[in-house]
Amino acid sequence: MQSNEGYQFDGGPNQGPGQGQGQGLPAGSRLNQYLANNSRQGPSFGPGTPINVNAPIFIPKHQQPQPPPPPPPAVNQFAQLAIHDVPVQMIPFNQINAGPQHYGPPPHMSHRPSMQHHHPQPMAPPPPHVQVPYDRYHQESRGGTTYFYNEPSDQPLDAEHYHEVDGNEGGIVVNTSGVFCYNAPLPLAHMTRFRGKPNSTQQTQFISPELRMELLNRQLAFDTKVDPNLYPEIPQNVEHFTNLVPLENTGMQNQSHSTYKAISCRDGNFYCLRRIHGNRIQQPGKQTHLVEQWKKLVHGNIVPLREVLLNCRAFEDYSLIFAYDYYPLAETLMTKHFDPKNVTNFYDPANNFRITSPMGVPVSLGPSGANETMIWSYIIQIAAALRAIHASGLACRTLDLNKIICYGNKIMLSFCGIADVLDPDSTPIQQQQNEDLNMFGNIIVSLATGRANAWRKDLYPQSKKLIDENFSIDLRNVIGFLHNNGSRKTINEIMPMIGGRFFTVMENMQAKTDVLEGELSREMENGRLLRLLAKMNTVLERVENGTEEGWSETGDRFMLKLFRDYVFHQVTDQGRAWLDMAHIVQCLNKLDCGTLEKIEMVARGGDTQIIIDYATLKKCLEKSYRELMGNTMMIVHR
Ligand SMILES: Nc1ncnc2c1ncn2[C@@H]1O[C@H](COP(=O)(O)OP(=O)(O)OP(=O)(O)O)[C@@H](O)[C@H]1O
Repeated sequence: MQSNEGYQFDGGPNQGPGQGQGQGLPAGSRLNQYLANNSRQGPSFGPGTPINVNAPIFIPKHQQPQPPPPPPPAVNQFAQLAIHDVPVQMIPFNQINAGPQHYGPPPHMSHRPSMQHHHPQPMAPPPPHVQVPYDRYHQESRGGTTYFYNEPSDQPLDAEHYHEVDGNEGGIVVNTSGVFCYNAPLPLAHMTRFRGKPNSTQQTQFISPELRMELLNRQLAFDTKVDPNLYPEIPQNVEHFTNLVPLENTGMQNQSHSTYKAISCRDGNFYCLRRIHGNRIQQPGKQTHLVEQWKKLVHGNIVPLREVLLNCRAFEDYSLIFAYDYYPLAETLMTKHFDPKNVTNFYDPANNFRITSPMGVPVSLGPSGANETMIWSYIIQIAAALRAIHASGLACRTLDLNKIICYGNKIMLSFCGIADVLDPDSTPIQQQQNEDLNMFGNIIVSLATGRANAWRKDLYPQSKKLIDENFSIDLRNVIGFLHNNGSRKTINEIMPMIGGRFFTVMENMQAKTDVLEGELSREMENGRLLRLLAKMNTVLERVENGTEEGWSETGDRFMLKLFRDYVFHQVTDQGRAWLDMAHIVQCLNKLDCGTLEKIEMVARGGDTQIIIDYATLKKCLEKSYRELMGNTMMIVHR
């Protein structure tokens, strides 16, 4: 082996008289006593303790006996994947009642992850050997080296410290006969494995299952494509938009409009295209003069308008096409509350393929409508959107249950600006804004009564009676104000009526932001470690690197190889694999940071022991990777 700066060679335990068991340990030290009476199971990271690294030896692929080919992957219909099948015990993400206190700093930001983050819940009888949690280790620093050890204890280990080692996480490949293809680890198996204990605030170090399901389903929604044979009427391209997928039933007789998901070749982003069939624009300047203003309007409760295509011939007519940002699996208020059977999002009868949002659980309203808290949350969000629109000198003009979409916890006004192009300058803006407020009142009446058309003149007295009986005076005042045509009114006037409820909604949103930030930082950490793992595996055990034979077995790579065993291939004194996710995460974190902490690594033959710090190991990795890159073509994916 080549000598390298920063490596210390340790002659091993029992180095001469007075030295105790470990290097430089005073005779009276607790660690020394422990090493002398070592009778515990499990690993030790200090000197003097034989680290029984007994990993299988790597044999280059070309020298290995060829294993039998793997069994063919499970091929299922997409529907069988049951991706929309949220287990009943899962709480929808929007109902997680977790304040920020449950989502503190991610566990592996500190280098001592607490046990609660990596113990899968026991699902089977405990395995014969148990692992001692870090918290039970004593820690002693000697000459800059931190040793962890545990003193034998008579206390039985809690059941929660048993590990269920289930190596078979499973995976699934789904190839439907039509157009949808999905290849990923089976989400439910993954979730079962890492789900925390029920009724506990414990978190795993992975993304929460509910959020994972939601994001996964959204990803699937992004990835859907249609089979051109099944939808011949859908063009392949509409100017720079391609991959059109209908978001509602198409192909009906006398349809005046339709909606599609599409991807833009210009920027690679997804868009929601609203097509107005057979609408030739005769006076472009006059009809589209408000489009630029709509494009500039940025608000969290308004779906942004990005582009308008005039007289588009892709559908073999003169279509008017509005491109909005696309929100996967968004559903309208109408679908969510009044037509829950119709929660299609994506459904392809040819393949029995269906994706729905697990968070967008349909809430069908009872005879007395939605509960008041939900209605106030909607009022606040719609009022916020209208406030921004009216302040820009515009009017929404299409405020109804079909044009408000729910996306996660928030609602957004969709398809804004279309009326201004179809019917420009029909009435003064003040009147249009007043009409917005009227329509806003209608929506509240529909939600409060549980009937989509309850605001109609003939049904209104009955609806009013129901609202008077079931809702607060504040809500009745808001409806009365919005429906009052006698006076000039502005959206700002409902602010005092909303009052303190505003803070409740704001606090809920803040709490959700905190949850998402917690998840994001966790994922960020995972991404960092993934890059590290990618580098390590690129460098390690290479058969060749240019002309340098034996490159992977010498110098820095040798150190990294020992480190790999130290991280991943620990075994107990009985030679059984010792699996501890926290140990792995902790070691990788320290490597990434390049800490000065030292570890002792032992070669597989047991003849070489090396004490090395993480900073040196990090340099080894960086240097080896750079060397490799110097000889390699790199393909960088975004
Ligand atoms: N920005 C968006 N991103 C993703 N999906 C959207 C967006 N805007 C609207 N949608 C979806 O497009 C579909 C519109 O179809 P839907 O038939 O419900 O509305 P509509 O055509 O306005 O109704 P109607 O035909 O009764 O007037 C809905 O499923 C809605 O969730």
